Amino acid sequence: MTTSSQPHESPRMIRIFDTTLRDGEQSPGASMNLAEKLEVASLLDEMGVDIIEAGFPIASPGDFESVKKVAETIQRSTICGLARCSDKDIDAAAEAVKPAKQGRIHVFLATSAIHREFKLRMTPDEIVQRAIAGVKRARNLCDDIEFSPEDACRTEDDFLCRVVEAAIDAGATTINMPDTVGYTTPNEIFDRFSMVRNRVPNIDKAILSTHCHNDLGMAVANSMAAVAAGAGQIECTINGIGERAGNAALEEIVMAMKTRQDFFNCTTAIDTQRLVPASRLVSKTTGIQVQRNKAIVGRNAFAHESGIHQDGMLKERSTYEIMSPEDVGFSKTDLVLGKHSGRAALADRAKTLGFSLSPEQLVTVFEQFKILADKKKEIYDGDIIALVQQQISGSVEQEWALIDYTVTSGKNRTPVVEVTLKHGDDEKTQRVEQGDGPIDAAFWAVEKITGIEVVCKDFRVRSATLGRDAIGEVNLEVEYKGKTYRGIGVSTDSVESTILAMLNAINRIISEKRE
Ligand SMILES: CC(=O)SCCNC(=O)CCNC(=O)[C@H](O)C(C)(C)COP(=O)(O)OP(=O)(O)OC[C@H]1O[C@@H](n2cnc3c(N)ncnc32)[C@H](O)[C@@H]1OP(=O)(O)O
Ligand SMILES: CC(C)C(=O)C(=O)O
Repeated sequence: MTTSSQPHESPRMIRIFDTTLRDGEQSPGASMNLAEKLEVASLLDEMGVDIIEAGFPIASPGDFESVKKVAETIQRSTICGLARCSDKDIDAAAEAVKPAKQGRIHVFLATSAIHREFKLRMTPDEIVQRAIAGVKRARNLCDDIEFSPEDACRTEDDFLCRVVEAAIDAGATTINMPDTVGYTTPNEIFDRFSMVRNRVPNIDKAILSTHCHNDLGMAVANSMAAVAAGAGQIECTINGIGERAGNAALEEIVMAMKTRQDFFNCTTAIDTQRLVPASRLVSKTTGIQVQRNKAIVGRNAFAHESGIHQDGMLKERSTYEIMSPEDVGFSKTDLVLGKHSGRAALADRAKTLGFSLSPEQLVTVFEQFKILADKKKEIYDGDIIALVQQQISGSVEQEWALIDYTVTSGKNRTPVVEVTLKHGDDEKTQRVEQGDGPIDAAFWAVEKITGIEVVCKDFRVRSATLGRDAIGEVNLEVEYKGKTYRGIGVSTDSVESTILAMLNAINRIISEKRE
């Protein structure tokens, strides 16, 4: 397989035929009402889609109405309606697209042996006659006719060429060769399109189109291979929704051509900054969620969590990004802080949040960050603020440090806390205390071990971020010999936050005494 054009030629314009409102709507549960279809159609029109397949008018009165309404409303894109090779389908499609500035009827008839024999129960000759009759009828009602030999990618070469030639002679202006069941491969579809281009004598009178399904996850790759073999139109849907495993995803197709223009030498009229808004609108409208790691529009498509990647990104974005998030409609790259992140990303986030950490502070905050990251899936800005604030306010000598603690508590039990602290470099002291609650017991244990008894003047716990695994930040004020001292502690466990806040205040008292 080679690319469709030589690099020195100017890029070939590929038509984008969006079938979100027709094949996309065939995804179970994805039905859209008239208002929703109009909203999606308007966005597709604004984003530069060349042809909008708005529905299958014979399918229901509602489908007819929505194709008609889209045809009346949309001014720029061509509006297309689908029809079987039957008079009533074609007449309904013609009627529905009539109000459009540019209308198209899309007539289809299956050509593969399996479909001919078992579904349509027609001979090859009957298929050819039916296709000719259908295209002719449609062409008498509309100038722009697309014909699809359904299941083209499983159709015998000779018969496919025969049907395509007959459909063009009958008046088809676009020939779409669908991979209806997502069975083909990139090399195979390239060969099939090349074969049809080489063998069908009147092929230059029609635009070749590709319509790939994603049953084997190759819909986009197959579409691009068809383009490389000369297809001038791609049929696709927003977020790749569609029958079964879906269709080729519009956003992936468009960005493949934009990002690898050097390879494909093709371009489209799509305003790529509307890709994310379109993805969100279709997801909201159909209720089909976009997977996080979905190419181009997924939440993780421009998110980096690994320290090595984040460091590379901060030094030079192109190390790990082949497209810019702004180009597809995201506001920015997301450097997600988590257990795989490194110091570079942490320092960068702290700076964005207004903290300039010294190298020593960064070492300590990073240590605590890694401990927290082992406990929490994702670290939010609120967590970073709490960790940094604890470090800044806790930058007193660590006379007493927490080694371990356990809490026993229950509805009808007196809470008991066992605390183990380290004094200086090696001395470890343990104490078991009871209290009115675990926090009270922790206060007692710390006071007894350190020998510093304080009066608690203010005690506040707040959640630094949202979510059940949010870290709790304890801020307290204690009085010791007539003076007030502050302490701060953060942890996902509020008893630990309390002990840390107590130790922070007590270490201040000791350091002031020493001075
Ligand atoms: C590959 C694709 O995505 S094709 C589009 C698929 N989309 C849909 O089917 C959604 C909308 N469909 C519908 O609402 C209904 O199927 C309708 C209204 C079109 C037809 O409903 P019914 O008349 O009850 O037929 P039903 O759906 O049971 O069967 C389809 C009939 O169309 C025939 N048929 C299928 N494709 C074609 C075709 N391209 N040209 C002519 N006839 C066809 C079948 O052979 C079958 O005919 P039979 O009833 O004589 O055996
Ligand atoms: C109607 C045709 C184009 C289709 O949807 C298919 O073959 O998948």
